[in-house]
Amino acid sequence: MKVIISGGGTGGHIYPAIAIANKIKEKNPNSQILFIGTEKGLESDIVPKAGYDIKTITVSHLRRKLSFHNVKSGGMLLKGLWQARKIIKNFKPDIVIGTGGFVCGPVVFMAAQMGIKTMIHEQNVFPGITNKILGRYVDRIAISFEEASKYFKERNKLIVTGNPIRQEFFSISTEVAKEKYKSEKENPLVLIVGGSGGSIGLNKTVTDMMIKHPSIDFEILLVTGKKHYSEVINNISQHKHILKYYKILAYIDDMPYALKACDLIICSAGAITITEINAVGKPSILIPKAYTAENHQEYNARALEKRGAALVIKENDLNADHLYSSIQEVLQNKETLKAMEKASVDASKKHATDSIYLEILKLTVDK
Ligand SMILES: CC(=O)N[C@H]1[C@@H](OP(=O)(O)OP(=O)(O)OC[C@H]2O[C@@H](n3ccc(=O)[nH]c3=O)[C@H](O)[C@@H]2O)O[C@H](CO)[C@@H](O)[C@@H]1O
Repeated sequence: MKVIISGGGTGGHIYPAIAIANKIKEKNPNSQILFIGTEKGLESDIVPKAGYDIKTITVSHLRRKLSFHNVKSGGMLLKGLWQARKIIKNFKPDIVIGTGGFVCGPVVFMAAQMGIKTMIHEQNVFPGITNKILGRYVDRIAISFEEASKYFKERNKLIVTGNPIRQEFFSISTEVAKEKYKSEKENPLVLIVGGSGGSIGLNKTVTDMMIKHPSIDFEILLVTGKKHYSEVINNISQHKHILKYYKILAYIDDMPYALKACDLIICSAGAITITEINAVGKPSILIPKAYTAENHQEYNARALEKRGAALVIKENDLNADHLYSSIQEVLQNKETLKAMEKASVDASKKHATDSIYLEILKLTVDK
């Protein structure tokens, strides 16, 4: 089987693509898989590390108002379509799969025009603009939440699969994970991460908390996002002694281990991170990013809060004292902690990758 997978920009579109690719390889070791992304997107770093080939094309997003940027974007879109066509023609895939982000627009659209089987996967309750448009042209629309179905007119193409995540989230043991990310004093480990790109607001709040509470009875691992790392390090340069309790990293490549090792995770409310949190059954404090399309992160976060698996803090209410007291509230009350862990496990959907693989088989066998 020959498969092209395209999705990019942020980890939330790339890691599901890798999870799908890994499943195809597991079931079908002779399959050939090619990724298409952009050079600027995180995919050009993450995909080769996961062991897959990637080709890049040029894309840009269209803005709602007519502007010079829009004219330029239109030109880039045409270029991207042409580049996508060339790659697809040479590779001759049996199926092309899009997992969201602007890059999969020209790739999946072009594949559909060339008569190749196509499928998209949407991670969120509120679909992204690219997927909403592509829904008209593809053969199958895999969604993660039943609620997303109302945003697609093409009812007969829909299938609810859940979010595909890397197999390691289900398979690695807590002992092995803790060996990698163990806390020096056996204190509880709190992982803080603002999605694949990091969060300026969350980084600032944690930095303020570090300075206000330099010695704590838990340990913090703050993942700043690659773009923001040096700023965070500069901001605490006068307070280096606090690094005894606070570790700071720019990015984590082995997130399954870090998530499995921690006792509590504080993060933005991207759909893939949430799926991963549930897979490892951890309690969380979710801080939805306020500017996301249709405010979809708050919706993700509230769904988990309703189940009792998470506390939610809105970005506007976030400050060092609030964050510190919320961490204490969860960690110091063992019953709360246990109840949140159980609710998190109960929210987990384990079969998304298998369901997507089945759909791929159906589409390619029908060919
Ligand atoms: C700002 C924004 O619009 N973000 C969206 C985006 O990106 P975003 O990348 O922020 O989304 P997610 O939080 O869902 O996923 C992040 C992914 O990156 C991984 N990771 C993160 C940090 C790190 O150091 N190492 C690492 O491996 C996580 O394990 C996860 O697999 O796509 C998601 C899925 O469509 C959406 O729900 C998010 O709302």
